[in-house]
Amino acid sequence: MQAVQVKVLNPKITEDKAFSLPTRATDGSAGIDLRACIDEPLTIKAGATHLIGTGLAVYIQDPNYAGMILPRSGLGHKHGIVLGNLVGLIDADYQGELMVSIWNRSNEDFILNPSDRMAQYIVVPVARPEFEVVSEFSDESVRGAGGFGHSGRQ
Ligand SMILES: O=c1ccn([C@H]2C[C@H](O)[C@@H](COP(=O)(O)OP(=O)(O)OP(=O)(O)O)O2)c(=O)[nH]1
Ligand SMILES: [Mg+2]
Repeated sequence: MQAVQVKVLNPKITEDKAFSLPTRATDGSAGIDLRACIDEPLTIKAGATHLIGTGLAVYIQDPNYAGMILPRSGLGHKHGIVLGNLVGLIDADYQGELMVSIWNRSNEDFILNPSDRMAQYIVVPVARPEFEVVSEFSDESVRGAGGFGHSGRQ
């Protein structure tokens, strides 16, 4: 896969040692952590959602890949800090600032500090098949139109 181009939009990221370009916490980490590019601590009130910039533009370019923004499990499980859009899908042709919709789904206020690692980003392959309109599918699958728990719970 070709390199993903990253543009630093906010010089704070390279000038302020509290910040750094996104990194993987360990060599085996799938995600790179996205830092909150804010100047002051932000109180995210219980139930509130804020769109937070990363100060970065990430250009994938190859349309066979896309980016995804996902919550960090510790923030999500322990503090109720998840994404207002639940999952962020980043198009390969997107060249704007990578933004993170932070939703405080808990019943307690949460303070987001400058450079906090607020979410994580992965790049995934995307199959882009043509879509062929048909009157009947080529075969009848076992599942058919079953969904939403049709196979039961146990
Ligand atoms: O968490 C997110 C989700 C999206 N985006 C940016 C990148 C993405 O490529 C673009 C469009 O996202 P999406 O397709 O989900 O938004 P939309 O509501 O469909 O807007 P559009 O009409 O611009 O596609 O917004 C982010 O920066 N962060
Ligand atoms: Mg869209």
